[in-house]
Amino acid sequence: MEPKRLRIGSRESLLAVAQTELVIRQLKEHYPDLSVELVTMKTTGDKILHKTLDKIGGKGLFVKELDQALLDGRIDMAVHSMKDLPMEISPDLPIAAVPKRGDPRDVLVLPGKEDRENREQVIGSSSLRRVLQAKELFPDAKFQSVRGNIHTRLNKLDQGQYSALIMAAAGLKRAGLQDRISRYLSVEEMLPAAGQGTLCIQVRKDFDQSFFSCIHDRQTELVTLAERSFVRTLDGGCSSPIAAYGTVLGKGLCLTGLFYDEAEKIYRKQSVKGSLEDAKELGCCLAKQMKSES
Ligand SMILES: NCc1[nH]cc(CCC(=O)O)c1CC(=O)O
Repeated sequence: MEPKRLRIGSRESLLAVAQTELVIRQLKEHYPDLSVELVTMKTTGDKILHKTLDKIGGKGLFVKELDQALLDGRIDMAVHSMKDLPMEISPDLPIAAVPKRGDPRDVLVLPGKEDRENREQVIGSSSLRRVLQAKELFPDAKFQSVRGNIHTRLNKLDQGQYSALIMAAAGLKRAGLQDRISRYLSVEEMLPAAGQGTLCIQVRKDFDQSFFSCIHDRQTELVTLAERSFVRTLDGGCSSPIAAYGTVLGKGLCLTGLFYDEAEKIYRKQSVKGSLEDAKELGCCLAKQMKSES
């Protein structure tokens, strides 16, 4: 039976709400009579802003409060950035749908008013994955952590605390800030985080998931599965930089994985091709192969 009314949970940041509204618009195209209530909340990751994410530790910093709201029945579904979802997902809170992926790339954002003072280059990013790869692209730059939601980070940039930021293209575009993108970094230059640019819908296990088949994209689901199984197989904790990016070629899947070899102090990057239907095994095999060679 189709629900007539849905309570939809989201983080309260402007980006999260914009992403949730995108999903709501897609759902309403298929269910014009659907009525929705948006329920926003702060997550642990939104509350603790003075530490970098790897120092706060724990998994699912941006989803825990929404998980609880789902379990308590305060919301019927939650919209998340796939990138923020922990690798292990409770069978009680399955992913009901994965809409078609948006832009997976990272981008460089420069201050609104270019100041001409000849200062040293300080690039802001809290992601070791980004810093590690950006060091090769910008060998003379220094890197500094930056936390907070998109608008907070852009304010810090415009106030002169950084000479550039590295951010996700999808986030800027969905927040209506695509004008701020100064330069796209190709996926070859900067391998994205697993699931970057992809959203997902989480429900309680008693929810009829076929309700969401109208906004589900099977290819994105399989690519996500490959990327996340690569990360899960290698994962020694979220603080170590890992990246994975898959693309579909016909019935095939090309997956590139990257991880940081702590002992050698270098990162390793490798690609495999396989069948799209073997997405999960492909991610797992690539991870094992790279680990055994390191
Ligand atoms: N880490 C926070 C986060 N989680 C999802 C996005 C953007 C949207 C996406 O990548 O899917 C962002 C912002 C960013 O990394 O700049």
